[in-house]
Amino acid sequence: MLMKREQLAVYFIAGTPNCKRSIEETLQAAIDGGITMFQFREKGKDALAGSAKKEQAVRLQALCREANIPFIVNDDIELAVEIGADGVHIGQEDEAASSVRGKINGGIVGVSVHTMDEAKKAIADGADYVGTGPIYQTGTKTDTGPVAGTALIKTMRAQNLTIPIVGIGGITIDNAAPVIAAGADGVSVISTISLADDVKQAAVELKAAVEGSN
Ligand SMILES: Cc1ncsc1CCOP(=O)(O)O
Ligand SMILES: C=C1C=NC(C)=NC1=N
Ligand SMILES: [Mg+2]
Repeated sequence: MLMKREQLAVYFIAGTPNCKRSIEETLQAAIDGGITMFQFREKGKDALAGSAKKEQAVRLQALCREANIPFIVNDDIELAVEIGADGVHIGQEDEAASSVRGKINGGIVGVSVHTMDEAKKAIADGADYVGTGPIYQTGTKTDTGPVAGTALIKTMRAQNLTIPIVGIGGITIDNAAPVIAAGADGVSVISTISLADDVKQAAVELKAAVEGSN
């Protein structure tokens, strides 16, 4: 699936452990609120595995297909290929983007980067976008590097690297604008949407914050 940078604008990420209600209800409400891309990131305590994880992925993929937004699988390249996901997101510890590209015939490849070197390697490997952070303090992922702020985003743009960038980590409706102002094409969130009392409204407001700052 060819990716346009605008699709990164409001990039919701979730797995079953991140959701207060059913992940299907949460994703559908987020879609109704205008998210532009979804990543299934099934990690942590009580995360699904095996056939349960695959069946969950297929149900969420159907909701994204209905809404015509990309369905991305985190880490699990085999699952992504098996179900024909629209792409994968990989970290530095996962397989290199160059070899992943060959496996997902035309799918989107996103890579987590924390340094300019990692960013340049991801670009050389043909990544479609990079995710960088944690921009702010986050409690959702416990093994992140130190809070990075928007420095790397700014440096990448200062060096005229034009690859689509999404910021991630502790992003809320109130602090999303600086991430876009720094040069990111969008924001990626878990808890601001997944833990909201009104999931749809949270997505609506996050989208407004991102679009208002463009
Ligand atoms: C997956 C990931 N990578 C860096 S921070 C993070 C967690 C983001 O979760 P939240 O949006 O709730 O801070
Ligand atoms: C760690 C990550 C960084 N960025 C994105 C978009 N997804 C991730 N899972
Ligand atoms: Mg990973």
